[in-house]
Amino acid sequence: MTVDKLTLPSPAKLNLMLHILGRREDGYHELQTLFQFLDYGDELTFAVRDDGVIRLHTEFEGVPHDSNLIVKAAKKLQEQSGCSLGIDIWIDKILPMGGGIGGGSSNAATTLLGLNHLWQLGWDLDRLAALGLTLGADVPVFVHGRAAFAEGVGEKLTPEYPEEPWYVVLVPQVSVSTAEIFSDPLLTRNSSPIKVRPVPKGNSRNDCLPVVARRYPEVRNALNLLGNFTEAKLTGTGSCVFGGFPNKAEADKVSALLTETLTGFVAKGSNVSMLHRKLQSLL
Ligand SMILES: C[C@](O)(CO)[C@H](O)COP(=O)(O)OP(=O)(O)OC[C@H]1O[C@@H](n2ccc(N)nc2=O)[C@H](O)[C@@H]1O
Ligand SMILES: Nc1ncnc2c1ncn2[C@@H]1O[C@H](COP(=O)(O)OP(=O)(O)OP(=O)(O)O)[C@@H](O)[C@H]1O
Repeated sequence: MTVDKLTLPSPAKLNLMLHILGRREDGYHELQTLFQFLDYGDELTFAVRDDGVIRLHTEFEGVPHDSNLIVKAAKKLQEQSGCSLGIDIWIDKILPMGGGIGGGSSNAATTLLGLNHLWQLGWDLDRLAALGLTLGADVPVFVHGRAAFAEGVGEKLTPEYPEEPWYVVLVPQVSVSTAEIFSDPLLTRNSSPIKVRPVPKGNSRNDCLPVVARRYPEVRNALNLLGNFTEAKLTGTGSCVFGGFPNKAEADKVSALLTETLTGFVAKGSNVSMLHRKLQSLL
């Protein structure tokens, strides 16, 4: 049966740890990071068109149509596959932009997987991830959809199986520019590489945290408040801050207290992304 319409989730990610090992000649940083997904995210709806046009119908404040990672992903896949079909796309956007939870990268990955399915291209995940990497360092992990230890700029992935707690995620109302944090002279860039797997306990720090906390009082405040209840961590280059709890009831209780003054949400950690669970159910 051919399908011409599809709605797919686009989950957030967390960086459970993030170490910066050095800077490459092209300016990008060599990292070691542990990615896990959240059962929380945007939802994209795709409808095939036969005239080759690619159109995103939902407007994004501050992001022109052709700069949107959804449109960029669709255009690249169309060009590289030589497909003559087009697509109409709508998104229900709930993930904050510039929050370090990978919304843009996740949207790009959902688009690649959705169009591969609808256009019946038959590309495998490695090929889609390689295309995705040209759109952003975090796209490959969303394409593969498995919690992973990542090296390089985030593209060398080894599956890992961290615990899957319930998280409270706080969303300070500031957008942090990833480029700005990576160019800060005070950033730690010489962490020793971890050579054993799974990542040994005691390595959960995020090397970006001191620089982000110094620049953004809102992030500092969120870390302090959540830190009263559990280990409070920064994801990516922020702004989001998160902490794990053994069950939903405890996470809900802490969230209710903190979201009186801050924005935030509760979501379950997951080692298989909800995008991949949905795609599996379609096969
Ligand atoms: C920090 C992480 O969020 C960890 O998951 C990601 O590595 C960031 O990935 P991203 O948002 O997709 O970032 P990109 O759009 O690829 O890069 C934004 C900018 O951040 C800097 N950048 C990013 C990733 C990296 N490993 N080294 C860098 O120096 C570069 O100046 C780059 O121009
Ligand atoms: N579909 C999209 N969704 C979100 N942002 C987009 C999208 N397309 C382009 N962008 C641009 O990308 C920037 C980064 O967005 P994103 O949501 O990926 O940030 P992030 O959560 O900090 O990501 P990361 O964790 O990968 O650093 C936005 O500020 C916006 O200008």
